[in-house]
Amino acid sequence: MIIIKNLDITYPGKRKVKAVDNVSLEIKKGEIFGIIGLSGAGKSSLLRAINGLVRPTSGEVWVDGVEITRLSSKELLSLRQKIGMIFQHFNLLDSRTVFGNVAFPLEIGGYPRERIKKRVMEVLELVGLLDKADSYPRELSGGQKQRVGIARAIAANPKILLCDEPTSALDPQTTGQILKLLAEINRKLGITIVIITHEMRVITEICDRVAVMDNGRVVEEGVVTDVFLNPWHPITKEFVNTVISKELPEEVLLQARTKRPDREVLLLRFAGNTANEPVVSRIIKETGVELSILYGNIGHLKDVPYGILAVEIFGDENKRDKVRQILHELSVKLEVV
Ligand SMILES: Nc1ncnc2c1ncn2[C@@H]1O[C@H](COP(=O)(O)OP(=O)(O)OP(=O)(O)O)[C@@H](O)[C@H]1O
Repeated sequence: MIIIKNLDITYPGKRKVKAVDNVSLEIKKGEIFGIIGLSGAGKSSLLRAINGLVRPTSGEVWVDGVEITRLSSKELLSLRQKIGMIFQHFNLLDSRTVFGNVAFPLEIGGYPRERIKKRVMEVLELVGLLDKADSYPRELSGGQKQRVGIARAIAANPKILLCDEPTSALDPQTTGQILKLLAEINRKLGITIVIITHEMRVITEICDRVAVMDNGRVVEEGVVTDVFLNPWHPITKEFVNTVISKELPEEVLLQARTKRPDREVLLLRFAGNTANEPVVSRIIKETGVELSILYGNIGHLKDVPYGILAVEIFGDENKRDKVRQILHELSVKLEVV
């Protein structure tokens, strides 16, 4: 759906800034693709290159089979009908009602009046704001404003929805509701969603794949579970630590440091189906080791369960080798603490 090849974006000026540095990415039809990075990493510039709001210095951007960096301004305007966008600060028109805001892109697109009315009501229902059609933005909460932003962005049936930090101005509870709504829109309408953020929660709750940006470059990319269960770049590790802390509590570390020949402390990392398997009971039954759980942290990456478990096992070398073998068979990642 979106292919980015060797993209460079350098802003001119006394001190030139290379905001995007040789980025190549492929975003598939129907997926939710997250781009995470610290402030200044180049996320906004990259996102805006997808709908031509920022012109790259070099490289290519293909959207639905069209190379957009070669399009004229007029052609770009018509391409933007296929691409909706929502913003951190909503960017609503204060002088228009909710209805008027959502109708705006349809009016520009030259839709007939009756069709506009029908479509606006449809999308307002989808985002749960039918009763606010006649309200003004100043009368709405942040979450409601973002719902209007979403309704406006999808009104013209775009194939792609670009989201620029859509939850950064919202409280945690409202963030959850907006993320659910975005996931629902992706599922029901099949719209491809690209979302930039500095919040890990956005990635873990709704994204299928993720790219991590640092200093203009994509430093790590892949399926969310793969990237976040095995991060290798320091920036990715930092982000991951904010939600899946591998930092073990001090008392667990103390216990692990007390050496005994018949005992070791293992840190197990599960993902996907193995998180549902009765790993612990299988180990005890099949190896005869004694096992106690010292620490556990179980959660979800989108719909995939993951877990981290620190366990203490007692048994001779043979039994402990067997434990490793079983864990290997179950694709459970293992570290000796
Ligand atoms: N229009 C511009 N002119 C000059 N420099 C710019 C412009 N837009 C962005 N930059 C610079 O490009 C770099 C990347 O900015 P960008 O906004 O793309 O990053 P970001 O990851 O989205 O950061 P943030 O989350 O803070 O917006 C920064 O150093 C920024 O100062």
